[in-house]
Amino acid sequence: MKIVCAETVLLAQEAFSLAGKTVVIPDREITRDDLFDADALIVRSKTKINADLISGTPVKFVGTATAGTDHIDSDALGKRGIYWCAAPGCNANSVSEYLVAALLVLRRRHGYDLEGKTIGVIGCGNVGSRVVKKCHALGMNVLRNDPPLAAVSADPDFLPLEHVLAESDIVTLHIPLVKTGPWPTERLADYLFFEQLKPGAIFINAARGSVCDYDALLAAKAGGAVAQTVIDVWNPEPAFRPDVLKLADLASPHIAGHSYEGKLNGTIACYNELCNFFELRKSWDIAASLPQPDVPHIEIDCNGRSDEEVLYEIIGQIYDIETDDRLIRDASVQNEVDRARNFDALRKSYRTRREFKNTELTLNNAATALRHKAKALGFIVREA
Ligand SMILES: NC(=O)c1ccc[n+]([C@@H]2O[C@H](COP(=O)([O-])OP(=O)(O)OC[C@H]3O[C@@H](n4cnc5c(N)ncnc54)[C@H](O)[C@@H]3O)[C@@H](O)[C@H]2O)c1
Ligand SMILES: O=C(O)[C@H](O)[C@H](O)COP(=O)(O)O
Repeated sequence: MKIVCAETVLLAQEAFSLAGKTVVIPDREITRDDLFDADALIVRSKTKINADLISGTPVKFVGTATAGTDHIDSDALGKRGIYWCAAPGCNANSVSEYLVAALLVLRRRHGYDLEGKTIGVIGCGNVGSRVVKKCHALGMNVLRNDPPLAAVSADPDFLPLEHVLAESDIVTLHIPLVKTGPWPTERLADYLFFEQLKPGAIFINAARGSVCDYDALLAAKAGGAVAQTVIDVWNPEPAFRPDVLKLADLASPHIAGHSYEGKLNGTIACYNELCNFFELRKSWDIAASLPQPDVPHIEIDCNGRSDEEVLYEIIGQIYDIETDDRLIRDASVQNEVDRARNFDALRKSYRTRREFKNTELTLNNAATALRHKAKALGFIVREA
């Protein structure tokens, strides 16, 4: 069996060479010619899977090691009887940790408390539901909007979008890019969306660039309707817009889901599906692929400090989101081709970022509430 893998699939050789001959190719350079004798194709989001790429090839299985699937033309695969799978939820915890890190940095820069603020979560699936939990843990009021989920659940707490926008101090998007059907999300954040926002709100997009009309966001920022923004996803990518970068308080090159675990979970999901599909024995020793965390333990004196200040300091040591912000600003050169190349290069060379669960905390002089918060955010907390 031959498996073609995109270069950014984490541990592609370690996993897939156990199943067959594995050829690794840069994500944007995979062509139909590369697939002339391939049985399976494993990608992430940069490889567009469409009729041009797969027609006339013997590919029977396509896996994407990502949560988002908008780069896959499922009709084109379906018509050719090609099985495909994604990795739902693989990086949901990573994105929720990105969001917590971003909120704690904004809070510090602008001098407010997160506790008591209202956050509107648009899209409450794998990512959004984790964001809801972490924001509750931080003492925030959480308003949820998810019409597709509301339609099938008995939960009365899902609210209409306009209600959430009018009441929230912070609005964060965790929706897929959907172009058709009853609940399309393309340009969901348009001029009307920003008009409906509570004036001076904070806007966060770590979903997909195309769910936001960035011209509308620029206008909302200029008019004061939006006070602060966090932007991880761009339209277009990889040639991100420097004017949008300038307006962002925190920016990053589409890496919210790029914790080590987030990427590894994506590979694991594809590996398992591939083995099931081709009826192969699973022999990958995944535990052996996990590196030791850089920061296994943090001891901190909490005496006389607010919970949010302590959490800011802890999280800054594990995931310094301001480094991502600095790197994308350095990458924002005038020439569009170079800017796009820089964006891809930042993502490809992304540092190993481990999730909070790998760090044990010793919280000296901490109140019980802070211990609970730290646990709910995912840390291991050493007993007092
Ligand atoms: N920035 C990153 O690195 C990163 C990482 C992971 C996922 N993502 C993006 O975030 C999206 C969400 O990820 P997920 O894992 O939570 O997906 P998911 O499918 O688990 O959840 C998406 C939720 O959005 C809801 N939804 C759909 N249309 C909606 C609408 N019009 N209004 C409100 N809610 C709507 C769905 O009902 C679902 O509950 C992905 O599709 C992907 O595009 C980005
Ligand atoms: O949809 C997803 O899972 C994320 O957006 C993911 O982080 C995309 O990452 P990429 O495949 O571009 O590395």
